[in-house]
Amino acid sequence: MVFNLYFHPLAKFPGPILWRVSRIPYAVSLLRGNLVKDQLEIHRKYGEVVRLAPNEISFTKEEAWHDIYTNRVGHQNPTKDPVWYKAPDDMPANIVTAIDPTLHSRFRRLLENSFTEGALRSQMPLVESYVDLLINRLRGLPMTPDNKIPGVVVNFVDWMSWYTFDVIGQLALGESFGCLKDSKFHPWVKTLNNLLKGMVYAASTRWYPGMESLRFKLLPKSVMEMQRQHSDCANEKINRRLNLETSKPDFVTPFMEDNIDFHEISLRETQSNLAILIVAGADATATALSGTFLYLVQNRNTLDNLTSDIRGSFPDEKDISIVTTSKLSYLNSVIIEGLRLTNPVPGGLPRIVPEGGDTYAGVFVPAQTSISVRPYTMSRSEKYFAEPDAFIPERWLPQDIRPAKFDNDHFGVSNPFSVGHSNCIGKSLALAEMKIVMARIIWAIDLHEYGERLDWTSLKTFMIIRRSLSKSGLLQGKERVPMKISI
Ligand code: HEM
Repeated sequence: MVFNLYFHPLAKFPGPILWRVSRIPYAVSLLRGNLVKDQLEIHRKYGEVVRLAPNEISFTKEEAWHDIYTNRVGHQNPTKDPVWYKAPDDMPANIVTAIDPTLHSRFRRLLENSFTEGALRSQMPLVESYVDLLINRLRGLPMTPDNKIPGVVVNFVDWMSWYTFDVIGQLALGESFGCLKDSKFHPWVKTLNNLLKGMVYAASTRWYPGMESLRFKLLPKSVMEMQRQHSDCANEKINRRLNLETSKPDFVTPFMEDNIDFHEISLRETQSNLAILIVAGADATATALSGTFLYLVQNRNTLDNLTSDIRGSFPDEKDISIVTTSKLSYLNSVIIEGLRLTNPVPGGLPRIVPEGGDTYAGVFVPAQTSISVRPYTMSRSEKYFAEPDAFIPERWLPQDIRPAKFDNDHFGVSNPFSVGHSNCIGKSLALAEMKIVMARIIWAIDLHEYGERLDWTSLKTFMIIRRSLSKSGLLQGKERVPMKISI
């Protein structure tokens, strides 16, 4: 402890004493789901570069995005922190968990074929078909008795998850999970939520040598069995898709074009990479959609403006498509503002400083230190955004129509898809999925907040945000379907 406080190479960095001497306060905060809020408080108190654990430095300086995550001439890139990036034990590495840069580029180069503009164009009809299904299912729901407005009560977050999991399931595995059709979660999707939480527990044991193997010994057999069934189910679906001799417009066709007979990436690596696309893609998009809808119903004027813009732009529902919604600048601003406040990956993307140490945002950091920027803290900082906690899409409008008070906002600080060589490969797809589903829902359905008001910032955050969302409401009107939401 004395060493960590006074003689450690990071001793000069400020931070709370207990966090500087031991990893325990950090781990406890993480396991309680409070880490992003604690990071925010610590940065507010100790400044823009703080020590959050004996070997971890946290940045909220804008330049740190560039310095940590992009290629810099004359610098070695920091690598992903192995505490956080580790494939489940029965799986080989994939694009997300690969720490070795050569392996990562090999996966990324092949997967990029599935996310080109052309690939996205060919995937659009499939995405749109699930939006049709979603709207039809919502419209067909039986009315729930209600004292004030007739309508239907639904859990809106479930519906957003069913939509994104069905879409990504179809694209990555060749078949949807049937969530929208059956109005319920497929067991695979349910298990995934438990596994994600399990990954946080697993990460927290890696800070202590010996703890990880102890964890395996202590883990109930039922949990191990659940993990095995989860991988088996994904692999079975992937194998079925790989055996189909079709050129379906999904992720698999372009990916396999350069990987005939698995000469670039083995079958097991292919399975691992396709399965991670579901984990990486579906939950994040559902979180961003749920959060943005929540802010919309809690900001009536914004929702009304967006509704008249969408309904005014499309007299006929059939004209709403991924291509036509890409031109709606107000919808675009709503989505970017939603992502700023409900960023599904809010806690940071840890990297390890290479041999010899390096300078990030003007600060020298010794080798082997874990470093990150903190998206949640930065997005809610008055230094970077006027009224940082308020949902105001107008701040993202072009300068000539943007209210002057947002002229000094630092727009480059909000990077929900990260930046650089490991940024989100599915960014364009995620934005397309969000635009089309939001436009179609808002065109067809009147949305209202329902039940007790929920504060998004009160949700627990593990690696991802935990949306333990209670009942929500959908109320059916005469021509349109008014929706009440309680998340
Ligand atoms: C709103 C939705 C989404 C958000 C906010 C988001 C955010 C992110 C972020 C922050 C990263 C960087 C992770 C890191 O460095 O550890 C990332 C990486 C990644 N995302 Fe997304 N994502 C979204 C949707 C998607 C979708 C739809 C897909 C694909 C189906 C996807 C696939 C990936 C993959 C494969 C990576 C790893 C890229 C690499 O390491 O080269 N994401 N995403």
